[in-house]
Amino acid sequence: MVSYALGLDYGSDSVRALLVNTATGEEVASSVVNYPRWSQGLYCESAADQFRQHPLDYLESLEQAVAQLWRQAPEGAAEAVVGLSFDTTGSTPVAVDAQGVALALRPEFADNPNAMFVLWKDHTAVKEAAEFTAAAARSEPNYLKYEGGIYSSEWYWSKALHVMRKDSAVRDAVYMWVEHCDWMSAVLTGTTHPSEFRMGRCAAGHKVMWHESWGGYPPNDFFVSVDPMLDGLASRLPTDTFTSDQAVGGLTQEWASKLGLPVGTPVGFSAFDCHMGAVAANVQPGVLTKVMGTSTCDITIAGYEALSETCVRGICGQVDGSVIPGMVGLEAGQSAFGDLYAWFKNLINGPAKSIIAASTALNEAGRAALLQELEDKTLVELSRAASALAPGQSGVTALDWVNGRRTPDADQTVAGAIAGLKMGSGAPEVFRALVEATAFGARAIIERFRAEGVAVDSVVAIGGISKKSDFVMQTCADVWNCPIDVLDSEQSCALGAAIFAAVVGGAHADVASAQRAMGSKVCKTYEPNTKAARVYDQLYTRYQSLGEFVDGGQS
Ligand SMILES: Nc1ncnc2c1ncn2[C@@H]1O[C@H](COP(=O)(O)OP(=O)(O)O)[C@@H](O)[C@H]1O
Ligand SMILES: O=C(CO)[C@H](O)[C@H](O)COP(=O)(O)O
Repeated sequence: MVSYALGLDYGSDSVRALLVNTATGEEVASSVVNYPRWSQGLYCESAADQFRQHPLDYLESLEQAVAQLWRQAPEGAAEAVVGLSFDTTGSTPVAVDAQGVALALRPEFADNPNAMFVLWKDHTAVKEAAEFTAAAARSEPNYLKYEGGIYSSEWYWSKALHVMRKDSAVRDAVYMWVEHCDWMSAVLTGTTHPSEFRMGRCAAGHKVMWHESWGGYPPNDFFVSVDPMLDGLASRLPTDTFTSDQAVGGLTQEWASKLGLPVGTPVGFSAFDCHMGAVAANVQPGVLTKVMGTSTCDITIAGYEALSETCVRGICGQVDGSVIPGMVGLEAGQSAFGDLYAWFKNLINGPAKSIIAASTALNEAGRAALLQELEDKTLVELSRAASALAPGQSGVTALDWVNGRRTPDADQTVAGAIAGLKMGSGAPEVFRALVEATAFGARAIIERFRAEGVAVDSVVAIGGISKKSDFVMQTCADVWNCPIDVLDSEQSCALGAAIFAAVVGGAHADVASAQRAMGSKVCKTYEPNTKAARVYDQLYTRYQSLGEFVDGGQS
């Protein structure tokens, strides 16, 4: 009898639902719903790096996405769903009260951004991150040794402390902080109450300083040494964590009826988007899986023996079972990838958009159509023009750090830069330099892995940009001097979640057999151009020099 697994992927802007045949991997239905409050820009202040998401955005869009799914799915599909699993962005934590209720769901906090999820790209907690890094460096053991040695403002404890320092009402009401991925599984299984709440391995290990060797989280003294405000918080978190091949529990009556699924449908422990995406991409030792979109998230895995005692410096951590149970998952990434292109698009289009919006030369429909064309076609046109230039022709060099640097060596205070501008440097020349900068930033990650003894022999790309831009992908192949396979699935992270859901629901005995049946195939390969690769070896040293100039030699 046919059975299905449901993968639910929470991205930065929207939730995607994907229904997958557990035997064949066929993606039988999918839907995407944007977060309504987030789409209106509510609760965010981009100039202050503040990005918050309301829990209702997640819950309402989930109901809508699943309802849309059933409109496309085969008759009776809902009854044939064996399990469901989530992946989400991260670190995206929220404050919950002693009853396990996310604070923004209480009327008195309904409009308070500090009571909402602090999205991964919120960089308000730079100061706090530095305090955790300093405290860990003073500790024995260094509690960041499995998280790259540097704590990031994108991560759980920095965000928790920052919000508690800023907002006494939240500080007084918070009982513990919960990652978005863990919250989703808990809500659907009715286990949000702290006495029942359980956490997945992925978020805990990569962002919350969980490690088996120190019995869970660092001791209370460590947190109090950073700020007495943290007293007792870590000890409220459950000590054990669970890999995503295990079930948190079954769907509650309430959520079964909201989602149109049978009561008790198994719900898996959740993980971050890129980790589940890597599973859909059949990640293996020596293969780096890159989710290339607004940002990048880079994932590989290693066996315990191969990694041995190595603690890879400056990455987002190495965690036993964060990707595949029984292997160590390693994570790195760039805080801005496509976002750098979007920044440039907005920069060059800004004045023209204001002029068009106020122009009387066109009627309202004409103005709207032209504005939409600018939005849709600018990156395509820039790519066309930039691809006609030869590597190194323009003399322009750029850095990709407009949103800070996630890895190697997290530092959200560093900034982007463009050097070598001349009167003849037009938009295509600058755009090409920006695309090269994102490829160079990615190369720095690959080189860090290799320098630390983690093999990167080939790259598999997933995410929007891997499908949207031949120009970006070819530039990356040339800069990295290695082939890049692009995965067929349009929804790799959701597919990864569905693979876990199939295991949790018993359709497959383990992740490896689910991957064999359901994993996505390669649809395209970009081969490096050796001549361009040689030029890029030289240009990469210019990128490094510019980086040293900007961040004082730490890169
Ligand atoms: N033609 C293009 N060339 C290069 N980048 C593009 C193009 N079109 C869109 N992008 C970039 O793709 C990014 C969105 O990627 P996507 O994977 O769809 O989203 P997300 O990362 O939110 O999942 C944006 O940052 C945008 O700048
Ligand atoms: O840091 C992460 C995982 O550790 C984020 O989840 C990820 O970068 C989200 O990015 P995007 O919106 O580009 O999918």
